[in-house]
Amino acid sequence: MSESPYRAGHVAVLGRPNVGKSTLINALVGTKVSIVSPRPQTTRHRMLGIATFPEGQLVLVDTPGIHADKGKATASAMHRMMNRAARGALEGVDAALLVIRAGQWSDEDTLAYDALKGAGIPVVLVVNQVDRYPDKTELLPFLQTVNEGREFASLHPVSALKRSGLQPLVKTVLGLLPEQDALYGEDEITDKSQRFLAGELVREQLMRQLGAELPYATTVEIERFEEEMAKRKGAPPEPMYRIGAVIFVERESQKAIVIGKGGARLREIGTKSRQQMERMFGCKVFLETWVRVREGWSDDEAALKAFGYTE
Ligand SMILES: Nc1nc2c(ncn2[C@@H]2O[C@H](COP(=O)(O)OP(=O)(O)OP(=O)(O)O)[C@@H](O)[C@H]2O)c(=O)[nH]1
Repeated sequence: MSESPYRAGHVAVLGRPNVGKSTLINALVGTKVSIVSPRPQTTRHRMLGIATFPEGQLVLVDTPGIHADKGKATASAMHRMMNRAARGALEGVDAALLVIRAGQWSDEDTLAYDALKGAGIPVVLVVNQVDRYPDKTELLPFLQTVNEGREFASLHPVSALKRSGLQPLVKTVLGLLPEQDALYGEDEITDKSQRFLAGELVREQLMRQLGAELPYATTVEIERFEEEMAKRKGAPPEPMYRIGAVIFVERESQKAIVIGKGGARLREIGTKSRQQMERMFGCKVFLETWVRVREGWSDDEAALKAFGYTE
């Protein structure tokens, strides 16, 4: 029997908030996005994680701007940038995972599907959270409806949380990728990406804790990222990271939302972010967070570039 060739490529992960994309990515990558190299200068995509298997490698990427962003002023620099980024974001993407929650299909999913098909990208539909249906036959009518009139490369009911149905999904996606060597080394992680990841972890906590309340134009900048040796009495010095994160919002009112009553929310965001950083970096982290107002920054392309929203 001949061995199947190694395959590797970029796989976009799309889906509405809360459908379980992060859970799916973590399940595919294995450990919590521990193998990430954002390389912002060489790729148009924000890298979400790299899942490496004996048969191939999935480089999971984000496609900002492909998601429908409802009710926002289209004229702002943010949107011009996002739309340009959207076109760019699909370049070089070999396949896409459109993640939905079982039983829910929305207009935004239709938009995402249309954009992907328009760009000629094979779309794998990931129907997540099927563990919510003890009787799987109840799902059949829903699967038939979403499949009607659409051409998915494949349709996979999975539970990212319970890690079920993932093996066949990986097999399908690998089959859609070009035959080539791995694009990234398995343990590729640089200082630069650690700094980037620190910002992403704070952003993730903002999303989690604020949800729909999260001000649209929020960004996180890591102002400080230093390694030092922490000394404790009677113990050998241990490496630790001293990290300073600034959360930028557009208005004072938004600042109040992020900080919360008596600073409770910001403290919670800080604690959870620090715990995640310690897990990811494998050392103690001393994290300081600030919230600053930067009015109208979304209309200032130069500022956007400074924050890394470049193409
Ligand atoms: N029951 C069940 N819950 C799930 C599953 N996958 C994710 N969840 C839960 O759904 C919630 C949202 O999951 P996330 O992975 O954060 O979703 P997301 O799509 O990344 O969300 P955004 O970051 O807001 O886009 C969490 O509470 C998860 O634990 C699943 O397969 N089954």
